[in-house]
Amino acid sequence: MSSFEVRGGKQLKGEIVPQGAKNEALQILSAVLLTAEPVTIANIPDILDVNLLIELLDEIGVKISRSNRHTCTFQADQIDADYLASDEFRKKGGRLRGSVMLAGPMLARFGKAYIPKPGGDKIGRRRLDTHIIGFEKLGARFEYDELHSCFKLSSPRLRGAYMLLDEPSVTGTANIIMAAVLAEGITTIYNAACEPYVQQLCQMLNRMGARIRGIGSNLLTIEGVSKLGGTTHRMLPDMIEIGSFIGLAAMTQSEITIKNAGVEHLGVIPEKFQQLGIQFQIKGDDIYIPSQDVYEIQTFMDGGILTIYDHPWPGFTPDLLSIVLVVATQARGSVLIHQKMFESRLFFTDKLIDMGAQIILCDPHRATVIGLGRKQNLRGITMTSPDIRAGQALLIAALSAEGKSIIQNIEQIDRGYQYIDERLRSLGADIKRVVS
Ligand SMILES: CC(=O)N[C@H]1[C@@H](OP(=O)(O)OP(=O)(O)OC[C@H]2O[C@@H](n3ccc(=O)[nH]c3=O)[C@H](O)[C@@H]2O)O[C@H](CO)[C@@H](O)[C@@H]1O
Ligand SMILES: C=C(OP(=O)(O)O)C(=O)O
Repeated sequence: MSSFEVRGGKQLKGEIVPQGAKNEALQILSAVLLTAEPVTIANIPDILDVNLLIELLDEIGVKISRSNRHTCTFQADQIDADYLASDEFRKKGGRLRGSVMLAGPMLARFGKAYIPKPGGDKIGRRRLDTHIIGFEKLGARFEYDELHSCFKLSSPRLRGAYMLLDEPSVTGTANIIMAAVLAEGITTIYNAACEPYVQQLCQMLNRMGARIRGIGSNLLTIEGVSKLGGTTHRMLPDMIEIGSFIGLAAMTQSEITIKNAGVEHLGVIPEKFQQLGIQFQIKGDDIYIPSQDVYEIQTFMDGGILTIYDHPWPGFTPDLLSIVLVVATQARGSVLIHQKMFESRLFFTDKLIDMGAQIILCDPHRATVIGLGRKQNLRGITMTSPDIRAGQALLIAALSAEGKSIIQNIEQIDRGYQYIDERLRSLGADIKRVVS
């Protein structure tokens, strides 16, 4: 298990370019299975989860030519659909959440699919009901193989249907869309997730010949077609990385410019950091964050304590709440962080408390942060990264803290943040990767 050794308390300075979006990449890469023609994808993040999905595509038989670390052409013209029933797929696919999205395209094109117990962050219950019920509505049969903890799906021909999702699951919506584009007739998905990731997927599918309407809304209408063709696609900048860098700049009193941030796709993310009192300027498509000694958390209009909570898009993404929480520890003022979707994502606050932060963990979903307002620094400690975003939040805490911190289990951070140590060093951070 590798670790980061961080000597904190240094101001950082410079420019940073966000990577391509991890959660978009997992959808887009799955979609290459929908056509036998070449699909070229640019701005692919070079991170563990994405590389693992590319490996899986390779093992399913997709031809992959990589012109550089971030651009690949995929051609799914000779697929081994039975690979998904193998132990190897179950083992590898079970290491990342994104592998569930191979099911929609496989079902649509080859009439069968297998979903192993998915991996990804252990941040609470993460059920797959929305995916499975959606496939069933399209006419697929499913059985659960208890021995291998695996869903088996089959359907000789999918047929369009109306469905009202029980929740706007992000990967669930993507999976159903990918199945419906090749189904016979019209599919209507109400209460669909509408994250930029899903919008990007729909736009790419339409360029491949799909007929999807309502993109960006929670009501999608998909007219099935018999075949899709090749295309090119470029991934958006990763909005979770962008939020993480805004938080990093504020916590470490650093002057940082986030280049090419895809500002029009960030939804309420910039406003949430502004509510913490962080100042920044949008310059073209860049975000300039000046060095700030103090930032003061706003109150609600009636003077009440601010609450920041997650909500399906266009609400605030749950993936940035850990970052918001850590940034609040050095703000002036108080905030209630309410993580509604996941029940195990706030437990990392005990590490921040050990570092000297003032936090009351009210219950698994809510934490009150009483900002230190820089009256005292956090102290460096040894800690373990429990999940991808808490790991990044702890890294930000360590970079702002006095003394040395060791962050263990950094594979969690590497799942989603590309060359993060190298990129932070180029901003002046004192961070070392210790491989063991
Ligand atoms: C690979 C990928 O893209 N992962 C993202 C995706 O995961 P994923 O697609 O797995 O997450 P889902 O959208 O299915 O739901 C996440 C959790 O929130 C709950 N839920 C969801 C919607 C809702 O209205 N109410 C509710 O409580 C679900 O029951 C589930 O426990 O979306 C999550 C929610 O944005 C993000 O944290 C993950 O980073
Ligand atoms: C929870 C996340 O990822 P995954 O769904 O892949 O576990 C995340 O990206 O914050």
